[in-house]
Parts: sequence; C-alpha cells; structure tokens
Amino acid sequence: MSVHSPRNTVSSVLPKMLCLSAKDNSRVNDAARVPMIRTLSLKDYLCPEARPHFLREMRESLVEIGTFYIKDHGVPTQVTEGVMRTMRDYFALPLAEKKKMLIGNSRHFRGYKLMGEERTNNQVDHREQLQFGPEQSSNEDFMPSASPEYQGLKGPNQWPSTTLALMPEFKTCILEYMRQLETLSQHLMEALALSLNLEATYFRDLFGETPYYRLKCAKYPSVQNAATVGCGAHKDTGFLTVLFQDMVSGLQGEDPVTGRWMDTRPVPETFIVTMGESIEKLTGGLYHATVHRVLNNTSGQDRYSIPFFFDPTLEAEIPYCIPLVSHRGFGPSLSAMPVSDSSVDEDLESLVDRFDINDNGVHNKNWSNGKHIFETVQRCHPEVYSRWYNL
Ligand SMILES: O=C(O)CCC(=O)C(=O)O
Ligand SMILES: [Fe+2]
Repeated sequence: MSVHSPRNTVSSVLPKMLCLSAKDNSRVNDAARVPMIRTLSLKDYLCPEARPHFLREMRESLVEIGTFYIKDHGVPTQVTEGVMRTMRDYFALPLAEKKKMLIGNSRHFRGYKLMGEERTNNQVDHREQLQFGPEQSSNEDFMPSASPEYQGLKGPNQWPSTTLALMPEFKTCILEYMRQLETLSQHLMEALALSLNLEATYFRDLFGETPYYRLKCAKYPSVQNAATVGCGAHKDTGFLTVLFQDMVSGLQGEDPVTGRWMDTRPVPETFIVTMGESIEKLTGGLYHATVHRVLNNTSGQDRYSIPFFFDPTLEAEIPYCIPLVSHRGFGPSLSAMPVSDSSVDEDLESLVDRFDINDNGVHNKNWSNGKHIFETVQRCHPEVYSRWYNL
C-alpha cells in the first residue's frame, strides 16, 4: 500500500476529475438512474465547429459507462456488409474445412475455434469464432524461452488454399476490414487524448506508431434454452474495442454505478466502442472499462458479431496514471476537465491501491502491453499455449 500525507484529505487535494473515478466496488441502488448509451458521430469529430461537442459527449459517456455508439464512422457499407457476408459464408463451411484453420495450428493465436472451446469468467462460451491479427511475416528466430513470449504474437494469419478456393474474397475482405478499423481506431485514440485535454498525438507519442490489434468474428447460434450465456461477463483487457454486430440482440453492458445490465441493442450502420482495462488503468478509473456479456438468444436467428481489439504496439509500456501524474504537476494539466454531476469522491489512497501506483502516479509494476495481451490470449486459448510455448 502506498503512503501519502495524512493532511491531504481527498476532496481538498484532488482536482475534480480525479474524484470521478470508479465506483465499481460500491453499487448504488438508484432506481431512477437509467444511463443511456449515447451515439456519437465521427463527422462531428472531424468538423472543427462540432468537435468540442463530440469530445464532451465522448468524455461523459466514458466517465459514466465506458461505451458509446459511433456513426458516420467512414467505414464504407460495402466493407461492413462484405465482412458480415464473408463471416456467415465461412461459418457455413463444412466442419472439416473449418478445421484446416484451427487456432491451435498457429503460434500467433490466429484461426478457427470450435463451439464450446472457450471459457470466459469460468463459464463455457456458446460461440464459434475466427481470429485474425496484423498480417506480418513470422519471426523464424523466435524462441519462447529466449524472447518475451508476446513476440510470438507477430506473424501471418492462416489462409488455407482450399478455403480461398471456396471463398476467393475471404482474405482481401478480412484484410480490408482490419485496415479500415485501424484507421477508425486511430481517430478514436486521438479523440480520447483530446477528451482528456491532452494533445491529439499524446498516445502516439507515448506508444509509437504501430498498433497491435486482434479481430474476432463470432457466431452465436440461436438456442432452445437460454440458460447458458453466449459469452460470460468480462471487461476487455486492452485499450479500445470497436464492435460491429448484426441485428440480433444479445450484447449487454453493465452500468458501473448500479450494476444493472443494459441492452447494447443493434443500431444499423454503427459500431459499439468500449473501453478496455488498459484505458481504465491509464486514466486511474476515470474512464470505465465496461463489463459486458452476450446472452444467448432463442429467436431462431443466429447472432454474428465482430469485435476489433485495438492496442498500441506490443512493446508499449503504460508508465503512469495520467490524472495522478497531472495532479502532481509532472504531466499535462487536466484541471479544465468538467465533471458529471453523478461523481462521487474517491479516496486517493484507494485509487493508488486499486491501480497499484505510487504517490507520484507511477505504476509500481510496469504494465507491459505485450505481456498483458499475451496473458489474455493465453488464458482464452490454452491449447495454443501448450502446443507452442509451454515446451
Ligand atoms: O460478440 C460480442 O458481441 C461480444 C464479444 C466480446 O465481448 C468479446 O469477445 O470480448
Ligand atoms: Fe468483450
């Protein structure tokens, strides 16, 4: 536990923005509170007159819930429709064809995962999925015992020739979708920085130019008995998730104040943007990583969704908690940040303890992005780990 001066009572020393941070551990029974997942327009962000409004809405959404919809996002409809169609076609292939691309074949955690083979929050998920990442050549010299394990995440995706023969647009469609989502995510990272009163390039300057991302295509079959979940409750672990879903409901986010589940219902032509644990940590809980889950549906219609998990380069380290560093006068001033009325004071000590940071706002243990992502994928796909890493 870190020590700080006892004369510093919380509300006297902390700028208002620090007092916003998480109430995750205390549930407020506020029957009247009905938080709304707002819809933001990327066009507003790109327009100088509308940008302040966009940033205000973004900040309020992230302080309040950690999730918003984004519309006018610039990703062409033919690209989103194309990836949905491709995913449906892929999952409709015979099992023997899909098994040619099993995730266990790939040291880079890319490929197909059978139904019922993943657990989230100790529950078996009810979905089939397909994983991709940045298309890179494999590092032949990689040895799990000699390099950081996360270096093994870099490499090519699987593109079996027989699958490409059956689905000639498979590869181009997925790669184009990832390219578009990378551009959108870079805009969102810039906007995130501005929403914290930081320079637009703050995250790029801190973490470098080359992001690491993971694309997951998931099919949740309709079920007879909705007692099981499609995907158990969890927070995403990284920076941003930008999720595209079809019109079948099932995704829910948790209101961090009341703990009540909110439907993240499908809205045509939008993506859902959710913060992950790295942003929560970087902002000292000011921005929530939304707990979310997918309910099974009994409508007779399968649900398809495509989360894109965006992070900075694997080599990035998250050095400090931005609000605390700012408060201590080491970093950029964030004091101009307005607060929402629902804010609740939080003890500096609990912030420090919760995020394992010292009094100067610096994390006690270095938060390595690559290590953090690797731990996530290792947990989700133990079969890949035991085949390629645990030698
Ligand atoms: O499929 C969805 O709608 C959400 C999936 C999800 O939360 C995840 O895979 O992390
Ligand atoms: Fe998730």
